[in-house]
Amino acid sequence: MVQDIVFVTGNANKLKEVQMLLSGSDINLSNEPLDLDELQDTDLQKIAVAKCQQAVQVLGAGKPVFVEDTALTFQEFNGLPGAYIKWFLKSMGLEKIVQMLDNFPNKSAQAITTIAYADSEGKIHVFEGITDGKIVPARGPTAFGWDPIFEPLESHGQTYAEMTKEDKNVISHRGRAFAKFNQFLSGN
Ligand SMILES: O=P(O)(O)OP(=O)(O)OP(=O)(O)OC[C@H]1O[C@@H](n2cnc3c(O)ncnc32)[C@H](O)[C@@H]1O
Ligand SMILES: [Mg+2]
Repeated sequence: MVQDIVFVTGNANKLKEVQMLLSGSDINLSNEPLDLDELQDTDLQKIAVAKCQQAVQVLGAGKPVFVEDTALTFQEFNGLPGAYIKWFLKSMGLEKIVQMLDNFPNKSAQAITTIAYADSEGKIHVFEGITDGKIVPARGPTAFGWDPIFEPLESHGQTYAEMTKEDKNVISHRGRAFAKFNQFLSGN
């Protein structure tokens, strides 16, 4: 059965990837481009759940809706910038983010997408996808966020920005989170 589900995001690049990731499923996806408040926290699930609760409040209860929050965590910094990567990116740019790690040999990072989905009864379900990689000097087009400085371990030396969207989706944090979400929805 086809399910109508709303994805609340103001990020067009995200939306494009999510549309691709859900294209084979029985979901009739629509987008509400609201810029929701984001809780200041290092707990990624808490952030996603609060964002989802806010989306339900704005759109009204009873409509299945989901949000996702994406973080970039540096192992050397015990998880930071994490969800704050958005503001680092806006204020400093990619080059300085890479330079933050100049004095540290440990460049390990994780890209993490946390989806929070409110079903028609208002129950919230959370799904997470993680991709391990490292931070490198920018390579590839700067079309989407920090894609040029994240090199996943499984990519044979390419940054996300150097990969096609199709290839990125196979190994990405977002791809993994949405694979779980898809499986959940198809079982419902
Ligand atoms: O409306 P929402 O969905 O919250 O969209 P947003 O742009 O605010 O997104 P986040 O709060 O999840 O912040 C994540 C930051 O990381 C960036 N980002 C998210 N996913 C990414 C990906 O797969 N590759 C590179 N950058 C990404 C994004 O542009 C933001 O700067
Ligand atoms: Mg946001």
